Amino acid sequence: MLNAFQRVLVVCAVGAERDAVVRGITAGHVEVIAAGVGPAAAAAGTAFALAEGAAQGRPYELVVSAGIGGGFAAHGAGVGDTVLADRLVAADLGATTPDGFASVTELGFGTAEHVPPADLVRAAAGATGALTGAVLTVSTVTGTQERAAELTGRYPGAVAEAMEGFGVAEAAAVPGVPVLEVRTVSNPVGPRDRAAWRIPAALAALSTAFARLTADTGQGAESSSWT
Ligand SMILES: O=C(O)c1cccc(C(=O)CC[C@H]2O[C@@H](n3cnc4c(=O)[nH]cnc43)[C@H](O)[C@@H]2O)c1
Repeated sequence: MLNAFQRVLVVCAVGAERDAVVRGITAGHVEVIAAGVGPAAAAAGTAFALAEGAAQGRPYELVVSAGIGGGFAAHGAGVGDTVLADRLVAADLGATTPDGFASVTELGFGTAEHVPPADLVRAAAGATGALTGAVLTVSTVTGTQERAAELTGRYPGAVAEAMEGFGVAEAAAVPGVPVLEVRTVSNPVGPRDRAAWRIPAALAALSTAFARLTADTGQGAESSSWT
């Protein structure tokens, strides 16, 4: 389904994720960068790449935040699974109050989430077999059961957490470029157990997801209904 766009930017955090995406893609119009870990690095790298594309007179038409992530097992996202965001949510952008967490939206300072076009999410989920739901962007990886329970309590539809999606979406929103987020699950969200992260399996799943997203379905950019 990515073949429906003339030029696509995929933003990963680290080189291992970028290489896994590159191994999967079969189309020349999809470019992949590793912008660094966390929402600030992701936003800066995305903004720079989008500006470069526009300056070249070949603007990107779609941005995809991609990489490994933690899965909310209670919501069906197990290790090795692929998830696709129907909402990209900044889960720790706000304030703690005596009544609990208040997001920037509730505080009246902009937005704490971006919603990708529903038809794109459906098409990407159809191509990959991904589970869809909210993907949370956090600046601190969840490492306790209490924090995991707080997040699932606050975001009942959350399937995964990672550290970049919202930053990528913030940058893409400035020129109005649509965004997707694809994550493959390397670990469950919960008590910290770094030794249990299944990074090679998640990276292999990431390659598979991008092979499916860039497979030739006969729907080229000319016949796109999204562009
Ligand atoms: O050590 C390696 O070989 C390696 C290869 C690829 C990626 C990594 C990372 O550590 C990337 C950090 C990246 O992972 C995302 N992530 C993964 N699990 C979680 C999680 O449970 N909570 C939040 N973020 C997670 C995150 O987006 C980081 O950018 C290492």
